[in-house]
Order: sequence, then C-alpha cells, then structure tokens
Amino acid sequence: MFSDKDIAHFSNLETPFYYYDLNLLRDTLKTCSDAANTYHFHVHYAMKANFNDKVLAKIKETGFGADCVSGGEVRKAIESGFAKNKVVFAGVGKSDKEINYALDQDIFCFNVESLQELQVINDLAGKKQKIAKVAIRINPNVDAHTHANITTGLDENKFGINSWDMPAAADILNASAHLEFVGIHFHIGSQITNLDVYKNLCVRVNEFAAWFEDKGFTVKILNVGGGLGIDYHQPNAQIPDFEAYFRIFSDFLDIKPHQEVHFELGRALVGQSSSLISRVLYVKNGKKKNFIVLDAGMTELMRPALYQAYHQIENLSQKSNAVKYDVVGPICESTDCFGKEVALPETFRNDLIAIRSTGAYGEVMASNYNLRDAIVTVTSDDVASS
Ligand SMILES: Cc1ncc(COP(=O)(O)O)c(C=O)c1O
Ligand SMILES: N[C@@H](CCCC[NH3+])C(=O)O
Repeated sequence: MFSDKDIAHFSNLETPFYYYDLNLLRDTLKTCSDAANTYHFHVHYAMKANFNDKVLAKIKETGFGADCVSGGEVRKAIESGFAKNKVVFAGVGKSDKEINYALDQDIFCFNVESLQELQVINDLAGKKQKIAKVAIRINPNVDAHTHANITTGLDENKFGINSWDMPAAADILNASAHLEFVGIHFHIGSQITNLDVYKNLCVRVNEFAAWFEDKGFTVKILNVGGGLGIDYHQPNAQIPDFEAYFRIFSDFLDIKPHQEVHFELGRALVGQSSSLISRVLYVKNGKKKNFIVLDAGMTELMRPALYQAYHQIENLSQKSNAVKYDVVGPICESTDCFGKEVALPETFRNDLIAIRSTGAYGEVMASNYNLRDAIVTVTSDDVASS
C-alpha cells in the first residue's frame, strides 16, 4: 500500500526502480525471528532471494545466518558482516575454487549434494590440513506441490543425494579424515503454500536422522531448508504466518536434545517488501487487445516471463473504472509480459505503475539484455527523508 507521500516522491524520480519498504522488511524479520526463538529454531537467510546491501544489512542485524549457493554469495555474506560460523554453502555444482575459498573462511558447513563432491571436499580440505564440516543434502522425493520449475525435492530433480546412495555416503564419511559430519539437509522447493507438504518432509527427515544415528553418526543439525511461500494475490496482507510454519516442524519433527533445527528462508522474509515502480510509455488500443507498454521489462523482473508468475499490478496515478490491458515491457521478446487481461483504471502515458511483491528473485535476477540500464533502487528511508 503506497501513501500519497510515496507516490509524490516517486513522481519526481526516473523509472524504472525497485522500491524497498525497509519498515515492512524489519517487521517481517522480527516476526520471523520471534517465532523461531519460541521454538529455539535457527534461521539462515537464503541470500539468493535478494542480496541488495540494504536488505542484507537489516537481515544481518536480525542475527540470522546466511545460506549461500556460490562462492560469490559466501564472499558477500562475509563482507556484509554475517558471522562466518553462521554461513552455510549449498549448491549442486560447487567449483574447486569456491570450495577452497569457503574452506579458507572456515564457514559453518557445506551442504553436500553428491557423493563425488564429498570426496572432492575431503581432498581439498586435506591439502589445507583442515576438517570441513559437512551436512548431507538428501533428496527426499517429497512433492512440494509448487510450480514444476521451482520444485527441488523429487527423484527427477538434480538436487541432493538420492536416498539409495546413503550407504555409500556413510562409507565415504567414515573413510574421510578431513570431513566432519554435522547433519542432514533438505530443501524441497520454493513458493510452497500448502503447509501440509512440510509434514511429509518431517516424516522423511525423521527416517533419515534415525538411519544415520543407527549407523553411529551424530546428527546434530536437521536443516529443513526453506520454501515458505507468500501470497502474491494479497501484497498488502504482507507478513507470512511464520508461527504456523514453525509449529509444523515442532509438532512433526522428532527432535532429540542434542539436535538443532535449521531453516533457510528466502522469499518469505523479503518478498513482500518491494515493488517494481515503472512508468507507462505507451497505451495501444487494438481491436482484440489493449496494451500498456511499460518502461520496465523482463530484464528488471524475470519471474512472469520465466515461470508465468503472477504479480499484482497497480496504477498509482488513476482511480477510474477498470479497463482490461495486457501489461508488457519494451524488450524484444514476446514473453516480456507482466500480465494479460489485467483490470486497471483507464491508463495514460506517464502513469506510474507498481508491480508488487518483487522483493524475492526480482532485482537479483535482473539482466542487461538489450543493453538495459543498471537497476536503480529507492527505499522507504529515502522517502521519509525527502
Ligand atoms: C537450498 C535452498 N535453500 C533455500 C532456498 C530458499 O528458498 P525460498 O526463497 O523459497 O525460501 C532455496 C531456493 O529455493 C534453496 O535452493
Ligand atoms: N527464482 C525462483 C525461485 C527459485 C528458488 C531457488 N531454488 C522464483 O523466482 O520463484
């Protein structure tokens, strides 16, 4: 929801830009942190969702750790002040260079995604006379009931080590002098709105934890990943129900006194705190379609083109009766479309348009295809001090 002051401020700015509501971000982080603390759960922020410096600063202040998926993210987390002993490194294709860098930084843990990777980390740690802490990322074959392109925990997905390879993983761990097994890791997908799927995940986590402990391993960390979704249809409802989410894990996980439960939340923490603000370049009224051509495109926000993802679109400049428009960007691709048959007030050149819920996988997935300008960001602090 934008105030008159926000809109007046936006009117003086060049578009497009990402607007960040840092107050909403702070409130979302606090709600999550309070709920996690109730259950003594640990949250690592999945940096891939958004690594804007101002966003990261707020997340670091909350005391969360960082879940990284590249050497670049590990570096960014450390340079942004996240404690090294709260940095985890996941990813199905960690390069030797990235592993060496993370070993040098003595990060908390590698979430290992293949048998070969276990051996490589052991070899590289050995060359440095170090012991690498590792958690085994297990593919639990649990359906997240989300978009196929953002499902990660099914047998056909590339992520994690398959359940039938656990005996081989245990053998490698036992034979590797430079690995310290700390626990098991799962992540079944993103934008999960049916919380029941997490109950199914808990059943699998309990089975694998018991299996490893039966084999004589101490499973200290139960890392259940992230994936909690947001309501893209209600950008003003804003803060996800973290309490209900954590309660499922408290109720359904078989947590032993020596075990910690870790989460890797991305979208739920940052998704609602941003909107992409754009201007209407042209309105084209046709026989079959009316088009609004924006100055933002799939280069600024790729999700609709990539996953046919829904983002609410609002005209901040008009309030009249609704007309249906296809809202498109200027990029030379037919998929450069933010929404079809969107009901909006009658719209004119230079109107301000907000595309909502863009805090997660928005700015970070931007590209300069078509040699587009670099992304600009504006925050609620900028508006407050204007
Ligand atoms: C391993 C891992 N952890 C955490 C996340 C964060 O997911 P989300 O932003 O859906 O919470 C992802 C992305 O899906 C991931 O791949
Ligand atoms: N980029 C995806 C989410 C991927 C999550 C990372 N595994 C999205 O925009 O919804």
